[in-house]
Amino acid sequence: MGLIFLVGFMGCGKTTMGRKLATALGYEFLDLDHALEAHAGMPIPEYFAAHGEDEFRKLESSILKDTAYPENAIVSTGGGLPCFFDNMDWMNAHGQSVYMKLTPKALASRLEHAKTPRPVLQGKKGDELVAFIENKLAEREPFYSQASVTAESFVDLTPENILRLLNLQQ
Ligand SMILES: Nc1ncnc2c1ncn2[C@@H]1O[C@H](COP(=O)(O)OP(=O)(O)OP(=O)(O)O)[C@@H](O)[C@H]1O
Ligand SMILES: O=C(O)C1=C[C@@H](O)[C@@H](O)[C@H](O)C1
Ligand SMILES: [Mg+2]
Repeated sequence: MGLIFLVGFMGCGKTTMGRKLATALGYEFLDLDHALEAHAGMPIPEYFAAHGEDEFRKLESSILKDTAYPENAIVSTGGGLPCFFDNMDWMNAHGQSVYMKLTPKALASRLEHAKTPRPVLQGKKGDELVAFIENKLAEREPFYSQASVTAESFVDLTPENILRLLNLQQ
C-alpha cells in the first residue's frame, strides 16, 4: 500500500499540496478534514461548537484509522491530528509522512487571508496571531518532526522537491 500522509500546522498548504502530489503521481487524493465533515454532516467549525474539541479529536482519530484507503493515495491531515493519541505512530506504520514546515510569520499571513475559518484560532489577527502560532507550533513540533521526511520553508515546498525527499522522483 502506498500511502503518503501530509502533516503540519494549519495553513502550511497540506490540502493544496496534496492535490498537486496526487496529480503528479497519479494517486488518489484524500483530505481527512473533508472526510470528517462528510461523516459528521457539518463543517468543522460547527462540529467544534456543537461537540467541543475532545469529541472532535476522538472522531478525527477514528476517521484516520477506519478510512478504507485505496492502494495508493496522498492523504492530507488536519493540522492537529498528528498531536493526539497514537495518530503519528499509526501514520508512520501505515505509510510515509511528510512534515510541511513553515515559519509562524508565513503561516500567520496565510491564515489571516484564508477563506476557511479555523476554530482553533478563534479569530486572532496580527501580532496576537503570530504569538499564538509560535506557542502552538512549539507544542506540536515534537509530533510533526516524527514524520519520515521534512520539507522546509519555501525552498523544499514544491511537489518536485517533496517527491525527491521521498525518493519518488518522476
Ligand atoms: N504554496 C502556496 N503559496 C501561497 N499560498 C498558499 C500555498 N499553498 C496554500 N496556500 C494558501 O494558504 C492557505 C492554506 O492552505 P491549505 O488549506 O492548503 O492549508 P492546510 O495545511 O490544508 O490547512 P488546514 O490544516 O487548516 O487544513 C489557503 O488560502 C491556500 O490558498
Ligand atoms: O490545527 C488544528 O487543530 C486544526 C486544523 C484543521 O485542519 C482542522 O482539523 C481543525 O480546524 C483543527
Ligand atoms: Mg487542509
